[in-house]
Amino acid sequence: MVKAIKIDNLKYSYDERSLFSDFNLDIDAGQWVALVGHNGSGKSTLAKLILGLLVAEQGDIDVFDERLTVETVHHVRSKIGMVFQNPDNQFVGATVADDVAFGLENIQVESSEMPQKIDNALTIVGMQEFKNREPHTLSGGQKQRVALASVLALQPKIIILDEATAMLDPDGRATVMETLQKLKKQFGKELTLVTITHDMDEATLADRVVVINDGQKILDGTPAEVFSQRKALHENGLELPFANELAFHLNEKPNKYMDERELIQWLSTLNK
Ligand SMILES: Nc1ncnc2c1ncn2[C@@H]1O[C@H](COP(=O)(O)OP(=O)(O)OP(=O)(O)O)[C@@H](O)[C@H]1O
Repeated sequence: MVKAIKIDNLKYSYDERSLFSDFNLDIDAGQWVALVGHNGSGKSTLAKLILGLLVAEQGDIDVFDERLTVETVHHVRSKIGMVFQNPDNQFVGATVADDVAFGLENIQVESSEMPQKIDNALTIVGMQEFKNREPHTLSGGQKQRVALASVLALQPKIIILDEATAMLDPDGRATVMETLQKLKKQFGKELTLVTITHDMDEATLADRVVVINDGQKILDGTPAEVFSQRKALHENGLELPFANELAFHLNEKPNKYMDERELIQWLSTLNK
């Protein structure tokens, strides 16, 4: 199995404070991995280490069999697209199309090939009809889909989304997650997705969920495996996805008929 990302024996500290020590993680090509953990657990640091924005004190990071070093960092980075949390910090172009063009210009794509590449990328994320719009006139979810298009145009093998839906309203979140599901279908093994998130409902969409805390891997498995570990998740400050939490409580539901009012009252006591 081809490994998109292989992390061996990683060690990293911020000012004497050890965050990762002997951390290992392999991600198969084409896999969608949700990296979850509460605030400060080390998720964004891990993304920065993979991108070579931070340098590990010890250990190896390989991206599609290429070892990350000072010499290879630019080449390794070209295989990875990043989408960040704040949709407003990601635009450089005056229009949506200019924005997608910017990255293509940076990698010296011929200007004659540009319109087709821009249209393709925007079509994949369902934003083609907005190509002449000014980015600030878009909703949060639309902005994040444009950010995804800008990344996709560069044909990365891996896309890392760091809390890319955290600032969006529920509709925006839903459209971004639908877009990711569509990408997964369309690109299959050609695209590896890493979604860094607090949102457990989003994590259920991934192929695999890796829970980290204090730089340690706490749980690692399919969503069904990880979300059956309610106690371990709670101990690490995390909740179950809503549907799993509800199923857990329904199992424990008082074994009696409830009318609608009683049911609503009982539901409102969950998670308290
Ligand atoms: N530049 C830095 N200097 C010192 N400590 C840092 C720095 N950046 C992050 N940290 C600390 O490292 C730990 C991990 O931070 P990181 O941002 O990787 O966590 P995270 O899981 O992504 O958190 P969040 O979900 O809040 O974004 C935190 O305790 C944080 O305070």
